[in-house]
Amino acid sequence: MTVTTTTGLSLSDVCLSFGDGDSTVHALDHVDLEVAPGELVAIVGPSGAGKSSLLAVAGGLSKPSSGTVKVDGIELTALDRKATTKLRRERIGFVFQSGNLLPALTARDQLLLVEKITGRKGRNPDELLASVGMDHRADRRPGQLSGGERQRVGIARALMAGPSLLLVDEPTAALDRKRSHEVVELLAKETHASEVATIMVTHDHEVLPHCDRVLEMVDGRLRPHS
Ligand SMILES: Nc1ncnc2c1ncn2[C@@H]1O[C@H](COP(=O)(O)OP(=O)(O)OP(=O)(O)O)[C@@H](O)[C@H]1O
Repeated sequence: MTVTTTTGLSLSDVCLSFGDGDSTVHALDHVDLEVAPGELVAIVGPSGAGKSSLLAVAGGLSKPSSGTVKVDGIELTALDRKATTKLRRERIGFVFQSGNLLPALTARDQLLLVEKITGRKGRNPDELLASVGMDHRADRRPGQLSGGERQRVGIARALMAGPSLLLVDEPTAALDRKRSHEVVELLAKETHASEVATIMVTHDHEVLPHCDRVLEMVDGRLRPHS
């Protein structure tokens, strides 16, 4: 295992290609990215630009064609499948568009399930639910929650194991304007308080002022958002 003293997320000269010959798609084209602990970075860009590919590679769900990905200085790209899964469970949190909660579980049980999966004691679920403003809904199932509330529970669940990296895909897609601002404000607050390195992919330009940095992805390349 290659470990350096770097923390947060580091992508160095990362490429991800699909297909070969004339039909090759360069989903990621020599991407360099550093996200520090406690920093919320937004990624915007047109459809097909490579944003989901970036999240997949950063989260160890896809192996890049070349380049290195490090989380907390651990080189993800050098790990085998089992070690990648372990690192993902312990150090990476994911938040998806719809919250991706299990329908049968209460909000509290969604968080407690993380402890069962990782086999490690996580953060206190009730404190975490309180910090996302959901302590009064701890005993409700997803079907009894609003879209914004489900998203809050999804964020709390992603933070349960105390991750170093949080990967967030279109968290406001199903929300109205007010709820969108609230959810991204909450993400910024938790990113800073928990000192987690967060990447949020979004099409929602209204929420960008809540982010510490905004980058634009075009044709698999990252550049500062103008
Ligand atoms: N498994 C795959 N096989 C072949 N091509 C793929 C695959 N996954 C993604 N691509 C291609 O890689 C490019 C980047 O796709 P990606 O899903 O990362 O874009 P995106 O920016 O997330 O798009 P959107 O905003 O529409 O979700 C696209 O051209 C896409 O068609």
